[in-house]
Amino acid sequence: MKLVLADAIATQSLGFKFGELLPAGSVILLSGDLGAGKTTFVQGIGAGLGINDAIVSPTFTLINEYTEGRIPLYHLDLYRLQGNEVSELNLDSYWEGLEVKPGIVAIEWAERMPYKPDSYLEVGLMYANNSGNDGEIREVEIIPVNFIDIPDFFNKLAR
Ligand SMILES: Nc1ncnc2c1ncn2[C@@H]1O[C@H](COP(=O)(O)OP(=O)(O)OP(=O)(O)O)[C@@H](O)[C@H]1O
Ligand SMILES: [Mg+2]
Repeated sequence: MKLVLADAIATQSLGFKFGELLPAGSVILLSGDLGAGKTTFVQGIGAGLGINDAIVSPTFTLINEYTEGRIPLYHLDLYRLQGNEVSELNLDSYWEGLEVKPGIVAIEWAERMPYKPDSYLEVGLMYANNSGNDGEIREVEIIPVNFIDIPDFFNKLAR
């Protein structure tokens, strides 16, 4: 599914619905150019989960964990890593929820992942054609990969 996101608020509102609707164990793989809005989207997820802490980019910390919402949010950013370094992170422990409490796992720069979970939602953010890299308009493409069926999920996103 593809949507137009007119401004940062629209991107956050879409993320908010993910935070409201997704069950623990959901993995969201975010891709898109620098500044396309990945962190902005995750801020919306945090709000939708009822997290009051500020969601800040984990570019240097690799992972930020937020546990005060409906379910935990694990926010990762792989920008600074190479494929082999990503392998060493044992990301599976997050989506399997064996060593951590199951929650939503949101991964920026998922392009860097040498392996993927069995099931995930791919969220690709793009600068809209003609708007240039300083315009506000973005496009998002959401692709479910073996993703569990959530009744009406895509209809609710489009509203
Ligand atoms: N439609 C939009 N959606 C999201 N962000 C927008 C939009 N329009 C403008 N912006 C602005 O663009 C910037 C997006 O930054 P953000 O940190 O979310 O991007 P990012 O994809 O996480 O970047 P990075 O690759 O550095 O992690 C913010 O300053 C935000 O306010
Ligand atoms: Mg970011």
